[in-house]
Amino acid sequence: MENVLEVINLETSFELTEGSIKVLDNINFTLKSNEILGLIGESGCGKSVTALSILQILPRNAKCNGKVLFYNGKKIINILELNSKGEEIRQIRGNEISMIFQEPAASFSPVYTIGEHMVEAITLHKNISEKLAKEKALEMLEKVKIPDPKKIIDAYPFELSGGMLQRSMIAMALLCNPKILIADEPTTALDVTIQAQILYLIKELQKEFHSSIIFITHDLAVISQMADKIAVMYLGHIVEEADVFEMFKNPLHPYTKALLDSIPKYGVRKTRLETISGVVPDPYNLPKGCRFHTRCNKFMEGLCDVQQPKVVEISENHKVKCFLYGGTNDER
Ligand SMILES: Nc1ncnc2c1ncn2[C@@H]1O[C@H](COP(=O)(O)OP(=O)(O)OP(=O)(O)O)[C@@H](O)[C@H]1O
Repeated sequence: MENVLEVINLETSFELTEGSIKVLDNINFTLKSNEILGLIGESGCGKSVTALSILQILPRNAKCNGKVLFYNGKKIINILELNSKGEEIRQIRGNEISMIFQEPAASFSPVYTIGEHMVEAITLHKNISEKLAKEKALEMLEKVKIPDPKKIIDAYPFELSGGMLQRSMIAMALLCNPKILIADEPTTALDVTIQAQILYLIKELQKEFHSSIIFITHDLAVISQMADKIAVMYLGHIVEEADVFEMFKNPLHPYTKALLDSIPKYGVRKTRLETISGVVPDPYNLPKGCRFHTRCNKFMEGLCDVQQPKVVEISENHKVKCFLYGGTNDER
């Protein structure tokens, strides 16, 4: 499988009156065609900022370094080098790379109908008539299994339930048949039954449209059903990356193990689920050495609190950033 996206040494910081905070540090991963990459980690670890950095839709006080390479046929484009308001990035956003958000209501303006939003999304990128765009929009609403799409196309966002609005947003994101879809917690705001339907729909559509997906969630159960490959984030670092089966069968990083121990397992009766001790440190005051050492049950004094571990390649499909597996002598 060929690469569609390659993130190399991505660093994102925010300039604040108190100073600069680096919320992403040395982020590296690749996304291959037809692949679903799951980005997981607790709240605040940098999942959303990673997505926003890829599309360059960060607030003004943000600064990115590194490379985000988008493989567009024979052309390789470093998105970070494009003018964030220029024509080239606008042709990528919504057309080649689309995003769906946790709160669909925030993506729709209350004064336009679902159809008007969709027609605009198509005609912005494709040179087709409004009539044809409306036909495409209707077709897409059918594909996301919206009941009575002919009625919904003329409805206003506030007339739709959360699940229907999320389906409409997925339809809008897929209108231009993007190479990459970034889904940031797309089902968190929905109840469990609707959540399951939406996840199933995303997977079905991915097979039909051959899109690659970056799927962001803090929910391990969701990611186990969705992803081919998982990257675990902790405080702005990727601490472990592996194929989904490998990650669940053989988690290596103490943080990943702790995350997995905190979810119920089929057939295993436990009166209490494990929790991860301590709290996530303040990004303004990051711990020295490995960022997880303050909560780690395998903490090695004089090493983990002094040096940053390097990423160790355990096998072709498994990498971990932890001293338990080597990773010393990093000069940073
Ligand atoms: N505009 C901003 N200005 C300053 N700091 C920010 C800004 N946006 C995000 N951050 C900080 O960046 C860090 C990463 O945030 P991010 O939203 O990516 O986390 P997340 O893993 O997606 O969490 P969640 O699951 O809660 O959405 C956090 O410490 C957050 O406070």
